[in-house]
Amino acid sequence: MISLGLDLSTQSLSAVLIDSTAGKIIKEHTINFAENFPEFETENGFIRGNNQEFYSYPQLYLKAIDKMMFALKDYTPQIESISISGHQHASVYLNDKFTQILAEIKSTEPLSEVLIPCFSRPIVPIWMDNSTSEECKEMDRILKGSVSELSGSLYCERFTAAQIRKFYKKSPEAYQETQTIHLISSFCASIFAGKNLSIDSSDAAGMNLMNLANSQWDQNLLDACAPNLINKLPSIEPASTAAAKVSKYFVERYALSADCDICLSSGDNPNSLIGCGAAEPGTVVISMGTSDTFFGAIGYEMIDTKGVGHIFGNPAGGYMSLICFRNGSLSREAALLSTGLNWQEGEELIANNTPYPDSNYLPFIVDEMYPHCSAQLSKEQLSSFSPTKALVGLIESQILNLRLYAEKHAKSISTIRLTGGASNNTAITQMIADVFQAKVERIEISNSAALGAAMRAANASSKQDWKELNELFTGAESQLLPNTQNATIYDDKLIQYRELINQL
Ligand SMILES: Nc1ncnc2c1ncn2[C@@H]1O[C@H](COP(=O)(O)OP(=O)(O)O)[C@@H](O)[C@H]1O
Ligand SMILES: O=C(CO)[C@@H](O)[C@H](O)COP(=O)(O)O
Repeated sequence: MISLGLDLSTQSLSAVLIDSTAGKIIKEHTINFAENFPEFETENGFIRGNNQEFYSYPQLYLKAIDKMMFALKDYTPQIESISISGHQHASVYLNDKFTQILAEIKSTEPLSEVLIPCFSRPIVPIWMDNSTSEECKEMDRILKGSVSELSGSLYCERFTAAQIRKFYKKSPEAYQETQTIHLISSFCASIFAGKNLSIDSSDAAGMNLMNLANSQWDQNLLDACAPNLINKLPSIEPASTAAAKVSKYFVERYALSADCDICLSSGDNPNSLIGCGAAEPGTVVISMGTSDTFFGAIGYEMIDTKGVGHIFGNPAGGYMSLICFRNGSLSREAALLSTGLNWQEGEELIANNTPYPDSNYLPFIVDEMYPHCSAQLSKEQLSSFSPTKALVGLIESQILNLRLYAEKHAKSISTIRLTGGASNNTAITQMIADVFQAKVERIEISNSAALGAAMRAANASSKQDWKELNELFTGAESQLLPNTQNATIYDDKLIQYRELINQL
């Protein structure tokens, strides 16, 4: 079976096309938003608004999908199933024109223009948004602190409930006019199907609106958020659902087969769990994309996450736990920029200076969630550091921070799967192995979210089982072992780093 996984992430849209019968990755393609669509004037795919607001545009995503499908035209007639991965928590707000326009659209017209009248909110608030602390406090007061038992996470600024409540408070008329609120993942799947599709339960868990125990909307959580919300949200279904055939528009415009299945979409982290071959408890994943995340499958027992992290659904069944760090690749890029090096030279500098010979520092250029604190380091300060202090010091401090919080989640970490853009850097990969004193494995490609989406499409459409898909696609392509001579150095560094955190 030929399946397509698309990953709409913070900075880009990526495609991974797999042949799950032959066990081959046929094609990979990435479209970077800032480079390809300068007309939206984004910084790395997003816009920085006032007071910690971060957002993007639905039209940008639609343009990227159009460009991607034309880029894949040599392959489209063979594609039998499609699933999409979206950066988690981001929401799209649609009025009552959406379904009709989608059903009537002509294949000569670009979606990004025809759908403009459908958006009741012209922006998509994204996971980087940190502007909704007030809304989180309000909802928490209403629910008297029971949100994490119900939804699997404490109220979080970036989660969809806080974003919806803010929209309802600031723009009540536009909220009332909104007929459907999608996640970015379910919005994209609906576009391919030509009609509204459900939200999958693994991604819905990142909204603070779903009851984790029964995977359905929870009326108490909805009531705490905004009025009449139940009528605006699509239903929730399991991730493994082949939900519809592709729309006529996609058949005519991009030559997809009319028989191609559109499978429910999910979030980038649940998809990455699948794409990294970590759907069974045991192996943990570190993803170094725009955000850094640490996650792993936790079976079927919901663990009380009070104050520690989040529980999302595992698309292969059961749950996954996750912690997310706001200072990820963009902070590493800022450090690299201050040195004047490129990544190849930077990699050499890291390899030659691991362990970093000096004291670590708090590596937070933007406000951080773990620990919950404001930015501790400016780009000007970074520029005054030596290249080694700026780049190696920052990345090593980030990894110590990861270990500090990861150890609260996972008792013993012996194998880590590393993914995301920075996993292309072998010196960073080795540093992770040394700091954690664990084996670090990488799979064939660094975009595990798109691969996971393709594997989910194959599973939902043909019922090909996970064990077989894992054997075909998620074997370790490289394994880096920890340098055991660095074990005590990093144990000592962790003690010193914890002191810094305690002083915050
Ligand atoms: N060799 C490298 N070393 C370190 N970081 C890298 C390297 N190559 C790419 N990156 C980082 O990867 C990031 C993009 O990762 P990606 O997983 O595609 O992000 P996202 O999925 O969040 O859009 C870029 O911001 C870039 O800094
Ligand atoms: O907010 C979270 C997870 O809770 C982020 O991990 C987003 O899902 C964005 O992912 P990337 O674009 O960094 O991969």
